[in-house]
Order: sequence, then structure tokens, then C-alpha cells
Amino acid sequence: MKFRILTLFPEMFDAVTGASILGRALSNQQIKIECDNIRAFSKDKHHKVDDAPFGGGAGMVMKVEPLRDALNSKPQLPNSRVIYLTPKGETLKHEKVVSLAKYDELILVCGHYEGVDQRFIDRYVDEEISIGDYVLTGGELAAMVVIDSVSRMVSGVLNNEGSAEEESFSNGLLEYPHYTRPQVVDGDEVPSVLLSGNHAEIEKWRYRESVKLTAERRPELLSEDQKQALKDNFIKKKKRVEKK
Ligand SMILES: Nc1nonc1C(=O)NC1CCNCC1
Repeated sequence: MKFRILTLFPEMFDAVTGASILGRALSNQQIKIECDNIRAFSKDKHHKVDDAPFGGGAGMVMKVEPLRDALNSKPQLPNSRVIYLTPKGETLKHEKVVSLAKYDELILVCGHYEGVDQRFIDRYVDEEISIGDYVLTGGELAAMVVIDSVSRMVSGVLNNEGSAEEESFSNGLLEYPHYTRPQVVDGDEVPSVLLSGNHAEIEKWRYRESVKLTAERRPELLSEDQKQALKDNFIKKKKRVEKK
């Protein structure tokens, strides 16, 4: 199993490679860990990898180009999977760990700041995974959890150590999609409402996107009112379509 990590802090992974079980698995070449520093792929003279969000709001968003160029800097193995670590992702559970262990290569994308431009996710990410419903300062620790839990499934890595228990939990809505400059990249555009400057509309759009995304991925997180609002909205849209 090869783990490739796209990160701004490769030095953080020294913590994993020195650990006992994983350290042994590395020296036995049962697993391989390779870090690519995203900042090295910024073409900006200040090595910028982030920018302000379209539509306003707090924080910064990671740009598409440095991430894309870091990902494309090496060929992917035939049986490879690109995973973005984010609270919006599917919560990592045992079944998922087992299924990830079947790949030859996992490419783990570690975000920072408010998140990553949605267009990178849409075009390059195979799967979004969360290690739990809390917010970390960066995706690196989540990547280490994936490396640790999946490595345990690689035959020969665990001699006779016990197996772990994982539980999931849930609260709140999933975040709306993020976008930042440039306005068009690889032909992909930013939703026009975010360029409107109409903060009331932007706020409504962001809430609707959060409820829509949560309904798709974590319906158990929705309150009864939110479920009813989605149903009402669906019926209204259906009636509008039928009238046309
Ligand atoms: N929980 C999480 N499971 O995977 N990643 C998680 C996370 O909190 N990522 C941060 C989200 C805010 N931006 C920096 C990264």
C-alpha cells in the first residue's frame, strides 16, 4: 500500500513514520509514505496557495492550481484513489477502512483554512472522507488517521495487536461549497450568486446548499423542519416544471 500525501506541512508526517507499528511496516516495505508539499507547486512569487472567498465571508480558500499541479506531478498507480479529508466527507468507519485497504495507492489531500476550491474537488477528488464531526486546523491529522487505520488492514502489518473500535456521531449541517479566484479555471465557473454582491441572496444560497448537501450525505443530521422545507421546495419546483 502506497500513501501519497498532498500537504503544506510534510514535516508533520515524521510523527507517523517514527511510530512503532507503522515504523516497522515502513522498514519492512509493507507500506510506503510519500509527501508532496503543495506550496512547492505555487507559481505565485509569494508562493501563495490560498485566496479570499468569492461572495465574501471569513477565512481563505485553497486555490485549484497548486493542488492540481501537485497531484499531476507524478503518475497515479493503476489502482489509486484520491481522497480529500474534510468534515463534509463520509465519516470514516470500519467498513470504509477495509475497502480503502484494497487499493494499491491512496492519495490524501490535506486542506487548510476555510477549505479547498470546490472545482478542485469536483474535477480531481474521488472521495471525501471525514474522521469525525469536528473541525481540525488542517487535514494532516485526519490523513494520519487514515494511514494508521488502513495500514492496520494491510496483511502482515499487525502481528497480534488488538483491533480498534470506531464510532460515528453527528450534529449540525455540512458546509456549503467554497470558491475563490480565478473566476474560471479549467473551464469551471463560480456560481453567479457568489459574484452578485447580494449578501442576503448569498446567505440564502449558502444555507440551501448546506441543507441540500446534508440531505444528500447526512440526512440524519436534518431537523424535521428542514426535511419538511426540502419536501415543500421539491413540490413547488415540481409544480413549476409541470406548468411549463
Ligand atoms: N474533521 C475532519 N475530518 O477530515 N478533515 C477534517 C477537518 O476538520 N479538516 C479541516 C477543516 C477546516 N479546514 C482545515 C481542515
